[in-house]
Amino acid sequence: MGADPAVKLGANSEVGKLRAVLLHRPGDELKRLTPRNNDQLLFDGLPWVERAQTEHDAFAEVLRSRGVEVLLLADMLTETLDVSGAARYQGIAAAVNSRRLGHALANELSAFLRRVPPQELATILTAGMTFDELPIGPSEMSLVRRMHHGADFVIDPLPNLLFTRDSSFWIGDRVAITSLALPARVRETSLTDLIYAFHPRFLGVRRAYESHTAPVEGGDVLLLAPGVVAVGVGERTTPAGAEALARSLFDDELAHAVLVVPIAQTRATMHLDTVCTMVDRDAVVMYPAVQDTLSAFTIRREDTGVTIHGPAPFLEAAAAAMGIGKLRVIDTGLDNITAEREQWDDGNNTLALEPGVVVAYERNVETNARLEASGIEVLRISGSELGSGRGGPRCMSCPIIRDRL
Ligand SMILES: NC(=O)NCCC[C@H](N)C(=O)O
Repeated sequence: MGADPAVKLGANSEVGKLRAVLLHRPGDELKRLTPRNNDQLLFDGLPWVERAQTEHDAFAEVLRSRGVEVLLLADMLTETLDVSGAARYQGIAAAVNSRRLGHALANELSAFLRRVPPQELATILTAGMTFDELPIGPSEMSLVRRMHHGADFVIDPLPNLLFTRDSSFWIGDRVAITSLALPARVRETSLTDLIYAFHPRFLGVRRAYESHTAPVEGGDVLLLAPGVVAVGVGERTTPAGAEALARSLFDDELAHAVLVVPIAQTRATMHLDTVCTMVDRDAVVMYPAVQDTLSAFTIRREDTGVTIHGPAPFLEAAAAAMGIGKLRVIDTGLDNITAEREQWDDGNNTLALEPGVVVAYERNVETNARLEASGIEVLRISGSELGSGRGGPRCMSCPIIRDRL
């Protein structure tokens, strides 16, 4: 894994030239989804896994073809577990729930997992394990084992690892391990934490938002400009999370202005990046239904202390904080029904590779056409299966290195 030491890890914008990114190729964890558990596991259907992998490979290839180094989470996790006994110990401890399993089975499972080779352990930590898959051992006669159905999970799968955006994000030269809101996703950060703590690629990297005091998810965090961050507050990130993040970014001098943006607490708008992403230094693509109603509180770090202003219209507050005359909205000009359909299919969830160049799902024909009419280059990928988890190119990527603006 040859890192160029001259290239600085981190990012200070949404659009600086992308050099390295963390993706997760969908794996066996998606094969755990059934019609009984998909709602709880935050998928709207059951993806055809092989096709999702093909679509994801094509996504990764588009990035590579534009000079982006693609790091895959499963490889990074395997390498981490290989080099560090402490990482193995911590990963296992986070996955084995003695409250659910009882001490005897939990101890037996932990002992088993400590003997499993790194790659297999990485698969178990991501795809989970069922009672049927437990090795033969003394617990076979235990009440816990006998009373569970063989298909019940001993370790829950993490199908939403696909959305690497949410479990960590970089700001300045630091990485923030987030604090995920919903039970189906909480354990994801135990894996990103391990990778950033123990993988040789990230030795010495400092952390942002270390307290993890309240829920903050990466899909809610937009780096509008150097020192200016927008944080969505809705179904996932809470007001307390936004406030704690703002204070922490100020203390670490990673930001001087944080815009806190209320968004509807619905599945369709679970994160700020489902309704708005940046496509150029001074331009966003935005769901038309919220264009005129989105507002923001602006928290500023001043010499005299922290001040809170607003709420004010989001676009005005953002332009003021960014120090530009106007934040352009690419006018998708869509009728309500098309706009709603394309928002649901992540039409507004683009990943910028550099100013004016984005990756987008091909199915959002109208939104993409309007982006191109406004001079944005759109690299289309297919997302028929990937999209069933409700996330687009931005959700499925965690930029690790962007050229600084
Ligand atoms: N940033 C994003 O909007 N990520 C998409 C997350 C989708 C996932 N199924 C979830 O509900 O958390």
